[in-house]
Amino acid sequence: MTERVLELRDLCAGYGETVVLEDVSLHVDAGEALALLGRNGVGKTTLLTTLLGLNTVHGGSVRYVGQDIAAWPAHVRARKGLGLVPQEREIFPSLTVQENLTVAATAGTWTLERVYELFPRLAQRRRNLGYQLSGGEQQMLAIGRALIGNPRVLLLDEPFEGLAPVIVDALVEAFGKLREGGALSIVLVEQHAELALDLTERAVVLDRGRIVWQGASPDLRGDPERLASLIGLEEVQ
Ligand SMILES: Nc1ncnc2c1ncn2[C@@H]1O[C@H](COP(=O)(O)OP(=O)(O)OP(=O)(O)O)[C@@H](O)[C@H]1O
Repeated sequence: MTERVLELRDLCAGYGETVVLEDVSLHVDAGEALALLGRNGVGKTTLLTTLLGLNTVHGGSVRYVGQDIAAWPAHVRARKGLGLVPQEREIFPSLTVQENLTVAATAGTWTLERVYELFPRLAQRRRNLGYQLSGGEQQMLAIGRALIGNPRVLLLDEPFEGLAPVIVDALVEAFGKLREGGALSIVLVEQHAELALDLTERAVVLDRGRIVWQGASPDLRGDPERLASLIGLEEVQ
């Protein structure tokens, strides 16, 4: 039977008294990739940071590998396998590529060598400081840093944003390799809806903090009108 890695039931959450997410129910299975779509400001990042324990939960539950994690602080969630690649990348500018990776390393199948194998560009730039990297290299480093923490679930917040097409292609290739083992689950927040749908099995669309569509990614990919009405024409690539 497929293992349910994440399960959200009727989750209401936000910032202090401000409620952003309302009655969000979704799940992610082992090895599955889920696209989290929606217009700007609908609560996608808030959903990821709520999974990491950084926001106020007003109701509902989050289960991770079968356990209710409400009482788990953020560092425990990270240690237990919830790995975020933040939208701002947040790499250490004054540390080298290699230092950025080693500070995040934990025992597991993801090692420095494996990260360098996934992103040969990082191996070439291992002695460069964080601030010396291009946007694409920074994104590779942000992903590598999350992977070397050996996550069970990788939460990617708009990883392709602002990158040149050639870099997007390299990241898409890496995304495919990440999925080969079948062990890692992925939640992909992305403005490029069609690309996200191509890379995932299932999708959830949020609007003003609520789920307005949920189903198989190919179904939404094959229905441009529905996609446009859910996400907005300007975001459809
Ligand atoms: N730290 C915060 N304190 C209060 N409100 C916040 C905070 N961060 C975000 N919000 C609000 O929460 C709502 C959802 O924002 P969120 O960043 O989750 O949306 P998003 O779908 O990820 O958008 P984007 O695509 O622009 O990143 C917005 O109304 C935003 O203004």
